[in-house]
Amino acid sequence: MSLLEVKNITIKFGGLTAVSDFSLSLKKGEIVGLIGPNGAGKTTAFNAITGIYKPASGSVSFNGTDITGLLPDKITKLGIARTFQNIRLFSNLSVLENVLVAHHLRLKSSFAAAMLRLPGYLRQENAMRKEALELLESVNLTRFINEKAGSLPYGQQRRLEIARALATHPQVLLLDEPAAGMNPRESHELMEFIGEIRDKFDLSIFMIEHHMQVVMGVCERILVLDHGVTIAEGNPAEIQGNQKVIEAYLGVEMDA
Ligand SMILES: Nc1ncnc2c1ncn2[C@@H]1O[C@H](COP(=O)(O)OP(=O)(O)OP(=O)(O)O)[C@@H](O)[C@H]1O
Repeated sequence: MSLLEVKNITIKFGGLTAVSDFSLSLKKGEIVGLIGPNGAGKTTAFNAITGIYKPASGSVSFNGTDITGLLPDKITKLGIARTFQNIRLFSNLSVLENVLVAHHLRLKSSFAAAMLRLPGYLRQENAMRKEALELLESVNLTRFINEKAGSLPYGQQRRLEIARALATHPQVLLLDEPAAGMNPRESHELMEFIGEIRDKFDLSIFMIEHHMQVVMGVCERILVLDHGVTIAEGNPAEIQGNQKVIEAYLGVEMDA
């Protein structure tokens, strides 16, 4: 059974149909890629899955439950986490604090209990700190925990953003262009990292990526959007040899 099932969603902005009749079936443990030229509708599809936009038609279900149109924080709590195209870290907070912020999403204490620092709240806070430290260790960021997030090398900032998403305990992780701006060494490390976290955290991953080496290297299946329409779906070899895909990318640098 698929974990995340997107059925025929269409998203419109006024007269523009940004995504038309988009479907996806993501199974447990799969890594699926979403590619397409600039403006094809990839981020819009992500935004509909994560509750930022409500589709004009179609549905999104997760673990068999209809989640279409739920608010983003509700969707995150159910188990779908994401990263963004532009890194969204609190650059003046430390690496550890950035992860703790995400953990606080799951704190059950009231505001009053937090203000009064009641024992129940302190217990939860200590447990979260321990968990955050373990998470940072498992993604190899321990040596940076006290550094300001904004001072990390670019590749490590991306890794931290992913760690922060993992702190919400997702079953599905959506990555929006994780290799953007990375140098060749960083993108190679990212490829290994994505496979590692899938195994370590028992994840299913759906990722948008322009960097073809990364997409072809880590994704088992790839969907291709062009002008909001899915023009192809297949394994990396099938996508690379697909005539419609080659035409959609004509004049576009595929190996960004
Ligand atoms: N909030 C919005 N309001 C109006 N139009 C939008 C909005 N968001 C996206 N669009 C339009 O929808 C289309 C799809 O945009 P989207 O950002 O989803 O493409 P993309 O495939 O993610 O592109 P890129 O690879 O450049 O990030 C584009 O024509 C874009 O201008």
